[in-house]
Amino acid sequence: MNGTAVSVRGLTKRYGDVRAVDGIDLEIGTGEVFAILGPNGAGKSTTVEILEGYRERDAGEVSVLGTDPRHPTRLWRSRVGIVLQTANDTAELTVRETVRHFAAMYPSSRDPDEVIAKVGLTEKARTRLRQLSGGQRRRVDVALGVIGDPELLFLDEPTTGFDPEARRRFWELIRGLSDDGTTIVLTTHYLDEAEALADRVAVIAKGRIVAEGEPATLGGRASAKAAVSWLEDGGRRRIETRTPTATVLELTARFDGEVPELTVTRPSLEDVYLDLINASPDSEQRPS
Ligand SMILES: Nc1ncnc2c1ncn2[C@@H]1O[C@H](COP(=O)(O)OP(=O)(O)OP(=O)(O)O)[C@@H](O)[C@H]1O
Repeated sequence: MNGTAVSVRGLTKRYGDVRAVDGIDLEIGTGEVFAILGPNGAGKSTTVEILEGYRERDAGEVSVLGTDPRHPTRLWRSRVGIVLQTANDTAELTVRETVRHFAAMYPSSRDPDEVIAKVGLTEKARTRLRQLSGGQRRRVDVALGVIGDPELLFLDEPTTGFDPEARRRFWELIRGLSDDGTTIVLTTHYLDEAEALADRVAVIAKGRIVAEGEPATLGGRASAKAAVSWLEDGGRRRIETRTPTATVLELTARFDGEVPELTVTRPSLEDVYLDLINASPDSEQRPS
């Protein structure tokens, strides 16, 4: 890590007797893409809103770009980008007018037309927001989140409603921002999105972090049993093993070459995620 963008110690937030965030510790490095995963009601939005300075916490220490978000300054706000849900107050403005309007609020913004191109809306630049589809509106939200050229970008469910091509294009945009050194904190329900984008992920369940690490190794994924499957005597055969290479070598010898329809798979991020989430005894928030 080249320094720390976000540091959280013992973060706690209750709503009445619900412990929405129950002692979370986080360290996000400058330039990292960090994904927060978790089921509905896990405490993701509450955590992120505290980091953004939009929600009070009950306890814990929080530093975001060296500032406690409890006391945000104008300068700090300009360094932090947030992709909010679409506001309706600019529905009568065009895409370009909206992006330019927001650009003017920042001390050093990105070029509006460049940002519009990056989110794939050049052809819609002259269209009024109210005439856009849901996915196109969401792309405007993303444009507004990055227009201020933030050092740290919060993305809450950024690609909900995107078609597959728009998602891929969005991923490219995020990778480009990351390559430029932007730190990105992403909450998502799409495991493939976390896998495609995140350097590290944290899985939150019932207000606590239940696992944290690189997507490829989360929850012992890389060393978990592999499933080896192939076709033999007209049927599909499948075994689970910790030594798939040895199994493949045996099969190769037995078939004297190509093994019919051979596949070797480890648990997907989704498999590991569901195991982690289901390890909790119930899926609802427990009262304190
Ligand atoms: N303003 C509020 N008042 C009371 N309870 C709240 C409030 N906001 C959130 N909660 C509760 O806190 C818990 C965590 O909610 P939060 O919105 O942080 O979850 P989340 O992980 O973002 O969920 P989702 O994936 O559904 O967006 C939930 O039990 C929710 O009902």
